[in-house]
Order: sequence, then C-alpha cells, then structure tokens
Amino acid sequence: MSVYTTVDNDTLAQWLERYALGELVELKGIAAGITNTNYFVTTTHGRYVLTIFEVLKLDELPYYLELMSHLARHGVACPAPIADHTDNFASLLAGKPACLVTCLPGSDVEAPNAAQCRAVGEMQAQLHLAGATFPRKMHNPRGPRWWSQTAATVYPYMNEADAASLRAEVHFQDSHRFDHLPTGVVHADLFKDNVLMNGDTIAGFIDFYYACNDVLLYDVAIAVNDWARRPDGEIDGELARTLLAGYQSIRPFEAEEQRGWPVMLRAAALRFWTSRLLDLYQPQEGELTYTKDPKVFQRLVEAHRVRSDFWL
Ligand SMILES: Nc1ncnc2c1ncn2[C@@H]1O[C@H](COP(=O)(O)OP(=O)(O)OP(=O)(O)O)[C@@H](O)[C@H]1O
Ligand SMILES: N[C@@H](CCO)C(=O)O
Repeated sequence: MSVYTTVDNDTLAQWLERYALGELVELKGIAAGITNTNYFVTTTHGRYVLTIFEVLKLDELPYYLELMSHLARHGVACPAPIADHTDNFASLLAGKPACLVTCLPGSDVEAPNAAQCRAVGEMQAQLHLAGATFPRKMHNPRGPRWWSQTAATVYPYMNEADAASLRAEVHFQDSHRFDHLPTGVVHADLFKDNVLMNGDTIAGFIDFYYACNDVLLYDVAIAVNDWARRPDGEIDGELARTLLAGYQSIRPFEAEEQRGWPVMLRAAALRFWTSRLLDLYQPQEGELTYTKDPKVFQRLVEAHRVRSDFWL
C-alpha cells in the first residue's frame, strides 16, 4: 500500500484553493507504486492524480514536472501537471512536496503483445524528438561512473563467480564510449509498470523521476530489456523486433547507433543489475523500496554477451 502520507478531505480542500479546479468531490488512495504517496482526486472540474513526494525535495521537482508539461504539450502521451494560481506545478502539502497531474485512463500490462510493444517504441521515439526543444538539463545520476562505484561497494557481498561477472561487465563497458551517439531527454526507466496502456494504445508514460539527458539509444535498450523480456528471463525476439520497428518508424537509428546497439543492451541491463544489487545489499534506511531480483539483469547481461542476433 503506497499511501505513506495521509491527507484528509479538509486539508486537501484547503490546498486545492490554490488551483482553479473547483470543489473537492472525492479523495481515494492508490495502492500501486513504491516511492511516493498517490491519490486519485476528483473535483467538480475533473479527475487528477495527486502525488506527494516522499524522497524528492521541492526544489528538485521543476525539471521533472516541466519536462512532463513540455512533452504533454507536444502530444507525447504522459500526464500533464496542473499549475496553481502562483503558476507553480508543486507546493507543500502536509509538509511534503506535492503536485497534481491529469488522470489517464488505462493500466500497466504484465505480458505485452506485439502491438503494445510497437506502440511503446513509437511513443518513445516521439518523446526523444519532443525532448529536443526542452531547455532544462539534468545529468544522469546513474551513468557509468555511478555503476562502477556502486559495483565496487557490492562486490564484497557477492559470491566469487557473480562478482567476477559483474567486474568483467563494468570493465567491458569502461572500454566502450558512447559519446558520439545522439543524446537528448531520456525517460531512463521505461519499464512495463511505468506505462499505462488502454488496449493497444499508450494512455501515458508515467514516473519521469529518473528522466535526464543521456544517449537516446540507452533509453531504447532499457525499454527492450523489460518490454521484450519473457517471464523466463530471455528476450522474445518478435517483441524486441516490433518495439524497435515502432521506434525506427519515427526515428531511424544512425549507422553508429546500429553498431553500438549490442553493447548498449548490456549497458542498460548493467544499470539495473547494479541498482538492484545496491537495494538488496545496502538498502537505504527509511527508503520505501522493496527489492527486485538482481539476477534477472545478471542473466540478461550474460545472455547479451553471447548472442549473435540483436533484432535490428
Ligand atoms: N497520471 C496518472 N493517471 C492514472 N493513474 C496514474 C497516474 N499516475 C499514477 N497512476 C497510478 O498510480 C500508480 C502508482 O504510480 P507510480 O508507479 O508513479 O508510483 P510511485 O510510487 O510514484 O513510483 P514507483 O512505484 O515507480 O516508485 C500507477 O501504477 C497507476 O496505477
Ligand atoms: N525499474 C526499476 C526500479 C525503479 O528504478 C527496476 O525494475 O529495477
């Protein structure tokens, strides 16, 4: 249950006076989600999602909320933040930063079909194109330097074979540079649980709180590694091919991106292998996360190392 911060109707009704959204009709906690507190808020003007941020600080929010606003304005399917009478997207509620965004129809899918993978690829490419005119910048806090340092802190907890495999991958990635590939705004966490689907149509990408400026191809690799991954951990070639075809129908890869793709798939898997190891071995005190299995991404890195077909 992800309502960590409880808000009562009176407190919310008072906070809503800062918006032009009419009167509060209903407030309902959302069970899904791990990091933040989320509520469905219905007012006389419509339905919204209230997020109360449990980790991010008020001054860290403008990048993410302005990005969502920019993307929504460009037709990328994602929630649009609502501005208050002071023209801000976020302010304090119950002592924590909070915002309202439009409520999207749809829900996340566990076992996507090919049409859904294609739609994700197309929309991700649209995001990358629309991001080109977003003026703010954010470096990727979970890039190569982060995973090298993080790996070093988790080796002591790992058995010898797994640590050797991780060390080899960090070393391999260190010897590859992606500086020459196209960069821009990336979602950086476009997993199945961060996309609301309405049948085969994308209702919206959500959870932009890892978004940053990085190599576009990296974002595609993150999406393929999750959307095309079967329950047994192997990649479904048809789903991968379809997502990539959807993406490239909007933004075809450059020759350098095609060449970099096999290594990028491994880099994207390494990023989540490392973060899951960190959550497992060094959970942050008071951090509201539950641990996801790092082995899934270890196996994926190891499978990518030996494959010869990369679905392009
Ligand atoms: N704009 C929206 N419209 C409709 N439903 C939404 C919207 N945003 C979030 N939700 C619902 O709330 C749930 C939780 O949201 P989300 O996954 O962003 O939680 P979080 O705790 O902020 O992030 P995370 O779980 O990644 O840590 C989603 O699974 C979805 O069902
Ligand atoms: N999508 C991530 C968690 C949030 O970063 C994972 O599955 O490890």
